[in-house]
Amino acid sequence: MADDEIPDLVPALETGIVDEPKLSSVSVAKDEPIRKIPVTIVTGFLGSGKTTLLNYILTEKHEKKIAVILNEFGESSDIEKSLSINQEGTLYEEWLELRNGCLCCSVKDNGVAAIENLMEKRGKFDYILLETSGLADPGPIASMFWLDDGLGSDLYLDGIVTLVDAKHIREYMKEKKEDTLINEALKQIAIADRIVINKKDLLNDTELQQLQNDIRDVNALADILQTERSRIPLDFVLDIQAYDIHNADTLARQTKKIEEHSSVHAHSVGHDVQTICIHFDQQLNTLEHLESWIQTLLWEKEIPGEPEQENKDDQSQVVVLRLKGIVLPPKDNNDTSGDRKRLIIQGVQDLYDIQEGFAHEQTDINDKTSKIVLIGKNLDKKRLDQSFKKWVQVENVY
Ligand SMILES: Nc1nc2c(ncn2[C@@H]2O[C@H](COP(=O)(O)OP(=O)(O)OP(=O)(O)O)[C@@H](O)[C@H]2O)c(=O)[nH]1
Repeated sequence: MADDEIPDLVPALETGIVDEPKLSSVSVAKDEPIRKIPVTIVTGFLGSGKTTLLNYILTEKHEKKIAVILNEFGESSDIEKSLSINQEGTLYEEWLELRNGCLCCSVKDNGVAAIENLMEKRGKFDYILLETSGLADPGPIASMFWLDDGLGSDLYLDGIVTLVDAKHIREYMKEKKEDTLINEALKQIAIADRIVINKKDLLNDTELQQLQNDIRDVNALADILQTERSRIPLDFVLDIQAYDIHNADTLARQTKKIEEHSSVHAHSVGHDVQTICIHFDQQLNTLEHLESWIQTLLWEKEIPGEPEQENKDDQSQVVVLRLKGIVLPPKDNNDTSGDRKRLIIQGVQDLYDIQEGFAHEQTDINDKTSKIVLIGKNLDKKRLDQSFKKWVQVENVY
């Protein structure tokens, strides 16, 4: 579809209801809610078991229609990508036509449009799993789908699943590279919402537990599963809802996990990529200070309010790969929506979003602690606490 043929569906999608569909080939009944398709990004360093996982999902019998996009570089034309679809247990294959061989690079131009075009032809999928190449940084592709959702796409980013090879991941994590501040293996772990420690048959129980602790030091938010031959329950990769901005419950549960972890295992493992959590109990005076603190951290790559260092070298640069937060909103005297209202912060690389969300049944609404979780490099908890206290003007940051 040429750009000038793309219909203006944005206002309709914002409300989730199509009043008057403007695209003749999309038949959406009046008042039928638009069903958006979750995209899970499956990443993992070379040989971690991504293909084994995706083949397993493709051949399992289940009721959903799952499309799997494999990022293979084979003999076939580089401008086509194989897309395998498991529809209620039957497997068929399609081709995605891309201008650029690698889906990770071409998503920005036409990857999303190619998937949407295919769905017009083949009917909608229930889920899309998208494999990135073993050496890829999943950040840009995740940002792309996240951004695209905001622009009214049919697709939305559901979450990122990272597989690691139990036997080799430790050496990949330690690898120093000249051209990048954080190596890809660490980036893939840091940005993950779910982590699969695969090939568990190659380690003993103690080694596995140690590895899991080391991985948790990098990313204390993600759910972790140990597997053999990538055999995971399907719901570990589908319906993750990691970027669901209105769901305060998942975040509340995840931040609890961080506290549990740091109490038993708080040391860092020699690569400076880790998770830290800033807590405070006071209600914000204004949102502006919080926003400018986040922006300075993400965009200027420095700790807000600290004097600029002379001869600052790249190695000391602050890098945030993932940001999540659950914060009590500033007091609004006209607001009658009660105790369940929270501000939910989501960020990936230099994109972030703050929106109002609600805590549902599972969340303890008496817990008034606000939490901001940062995953990245050179995040000094003490300095960040100090900076936050001064800049955002809250007392008792811990
Ligand atoms: N021992 C052992 N081997 C496994 C396991 N899972 C997968 N393998 C093997 O590991 C190798 C790599 O698995 P793949 O699924 O191709 O890994 P990948 O992540 O797709 O690899 P790349 O395409 O190179 O990025 C294959 O030979 C698999 O048979 C496991 O749990 N244990």
